[in-house]
Amino acid sequence: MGSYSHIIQVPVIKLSMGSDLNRGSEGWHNLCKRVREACENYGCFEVIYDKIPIDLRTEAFSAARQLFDLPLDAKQKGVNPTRPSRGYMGQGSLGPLYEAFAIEDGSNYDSLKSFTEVIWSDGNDQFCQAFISMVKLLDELEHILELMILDAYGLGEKKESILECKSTLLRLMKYKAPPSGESMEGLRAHIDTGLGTILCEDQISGLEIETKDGQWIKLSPSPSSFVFFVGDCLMAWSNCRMHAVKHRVTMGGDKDRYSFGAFAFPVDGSIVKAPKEFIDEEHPQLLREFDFADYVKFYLRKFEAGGRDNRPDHVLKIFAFAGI
Ligand SMILES: O=C(O)CCC(=O)C(=O)O
Ligand SMILES: [Fe+2]
Repeated sequence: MGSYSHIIQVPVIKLSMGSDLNRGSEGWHNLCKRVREACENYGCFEVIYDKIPIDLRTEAFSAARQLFDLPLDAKQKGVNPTRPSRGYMGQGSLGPLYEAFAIEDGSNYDSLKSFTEVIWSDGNDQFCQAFISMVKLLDELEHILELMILDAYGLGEKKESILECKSTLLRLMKYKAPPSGESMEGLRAHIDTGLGTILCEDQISGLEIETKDGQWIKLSPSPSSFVFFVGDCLMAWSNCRMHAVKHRVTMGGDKDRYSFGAFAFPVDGSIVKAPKEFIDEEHPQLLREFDFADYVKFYLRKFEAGGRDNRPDHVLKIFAFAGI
C-alpha cells in the first residue's frame, strides 16, 4: 500500500465566530493565507468551524446509522438505475466494505424529503431535520472558504463566486470493519471531481492522502473537525496553483466507519475556466476551459469501459480530458 509517514500532518485551520471572520480584517487575511497555502501544498486541510455544534453531528450520524441499518431491500429502493453514482450504491459496487447514498441538492429540504419518501414511504422527518441543518451549515462553511480562496489570490474584488452555479451533493458512507480485522481497502484512491468537498467522520479514522512527494499519510481529524479537499474543478479554476489531492479510505480494527460529505459540484452547463489573473509567463495555461457536463460524460465513459478494477488513473483524468 506504499510507504507511510507518521510525521507529516495536514494543516488544522480554526474558524471561530468573531472578528477573524470579518472579511477584510487582519485575522481574515491571515486565515486566507493559511487556506491558500494548505490548498496549494496539501490539497486539503482540517477545518474547525465552531458554528456547527457537536450535537448536530451526533444527530446526523444517528440518522445515518438508522438509514444504513435498514434491510437491504429498503435501501435498494434508493438505487438510481439511470445514474448509478446517485442514490444507493452498495454493496460491493465500489468495494466489499463500502456502501453509500448520494442525494443531489442536499441543502434543499424538498430533495431530502423526496429521498426519505423513497426509502421509508412515510418519509423521515428526523433525518431531514438533521441533514438540512447540517448541509446548510456546510454550504455556509464552503462559501466562507471560497471567499477566503478568492481573497487569498486578490480576486475578491472582482468575483463573488468561483462558479456562479453550483449545487451540493450530500453523500453518506458506511465502511464495514474488515472481516479479518486486518487493514483493507475501504475506498479506492481517487481525486474528487467537483470543486471542493467537506467531509465529516464519526470518530473512526481511515482517511489517507498522498502527499506531493508520494507518501501516504493517515488523517486523524479531531471529533469537532471537518476535512476540506480541493477537487478537480477548483484545481482547474486556479490553473493548477491549487492541488487536487489523491485520497482513499483504509479500514482496520473491528468498528464500522460512518462518514458524510458535502460535495460542491458545478451544475451541468457550467464552464470551468481559469481567470486570466492566474495565467502569465511563469504560469502558462495548463488546462483548456471545459463544460463540466462534458467532463462528467468523459470520465463516466472511461469508468464504464474500465470496470471497477480497471478504472483510468483518477489522478490524470482531468489532464487526460482538458490538458493542453
Ligand atoms: O468516507 C470518507 O471519509 C471519504 C469519502 C470520499 O473520499 C469520497 O466519497 O469522495
Ligand atoms: Fe473523495
